[in-house]
Amino acid sequence: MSGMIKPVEWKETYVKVLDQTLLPEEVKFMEIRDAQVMWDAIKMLCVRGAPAIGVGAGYGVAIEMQKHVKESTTEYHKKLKETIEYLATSRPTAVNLFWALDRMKETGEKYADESNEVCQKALEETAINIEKYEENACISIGENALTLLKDGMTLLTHCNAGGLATVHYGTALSPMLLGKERNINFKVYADETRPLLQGARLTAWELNQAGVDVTVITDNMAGMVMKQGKIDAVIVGCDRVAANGDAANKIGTYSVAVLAKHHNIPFYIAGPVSTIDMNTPTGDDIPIEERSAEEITCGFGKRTVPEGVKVYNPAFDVVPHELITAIITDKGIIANPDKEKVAQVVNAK
Ligand SMILES: CSC[C@H]1O[C@H](OP(=O)(O)O)[C@H](O)[C@@H]1O
Repeated sequence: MSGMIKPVEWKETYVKVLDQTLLPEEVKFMEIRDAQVMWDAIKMLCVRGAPAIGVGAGYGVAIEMQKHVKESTTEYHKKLKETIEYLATSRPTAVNLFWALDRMKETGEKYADESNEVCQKALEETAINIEKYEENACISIGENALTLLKDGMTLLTHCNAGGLATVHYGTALSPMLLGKERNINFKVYADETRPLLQGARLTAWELNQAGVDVTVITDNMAGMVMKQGKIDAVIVGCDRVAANGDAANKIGTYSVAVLAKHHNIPFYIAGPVSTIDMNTPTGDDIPIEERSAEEITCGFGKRTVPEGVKVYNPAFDVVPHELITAIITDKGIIANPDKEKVAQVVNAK
């Protein structure tokens, strides 16, 4: 899909980042030249979505380290360690952030005895390869999803797991976008996804741009459209899948999964294996980001909650693996996921 806007792009002397907080009204890019601005961009969801966060963090390390190439090797590697640790504090839930930073750390260790210039080139190549992996993973996820989703189906999705959350086609949206190119057409209901409205602002924008039939509904309408028999399948993204198949995704996903179970509607999680964290045993062990009350009390500048009233704003919830029909990854489909089945796909050569 050549016309697709890249959310994060390496430009050699800066990182070009689409500021997703301004969509759908404004398409505006940031030129990021240091780790601090990349940290802010990730924290503020200018760049967001598990794979895109990992790609952004990788490039954030690479662009920051350009400033330190002329320093001593000791200083260069001290700065590299500090930069990686700093970017790791931007958001806690999406495991791709840590997966990407670990790749950068490994490269730094591998080239510790080389010149700073050689190490810098290797860091930039590692970050570029992270992007290439995530791009290819999205295409594979789309291909695998299209073995389950048939032309003419009506799908429901939550939040945004499209090209804006990854590098290209996305994960949950990949079958819709890839399908469109192959004349396999879906009708999509997109939950607006409070409080930051990634579904209304981003999924609707992406799918509409691609000519996919999309209808925005409020989050509390998901049950009704299922009860009306409108939905053939649910497909959503993920931010971290635990070793037993429990999946963390945007807040509200658990409710959708329970509703889908009640209505006997297949519920698919789509994500690359870089989002599966074998070091996190179950969903109870996934750190859930809590975000500022203002996202709810003054969403998009309009106060809707009285001053002084308490607010709870977890950014994610966890779908237990028992509610997941299949996890669609780039390395294969994990039907009725459990610890053994997840390990089988993750460890497959
Ligand atoms: C392809 S990962 C998409 C995933 O990330 C989103 O979270 P956020 O917008 O806070 O970065 C949401 O959970 C999506 O499903």
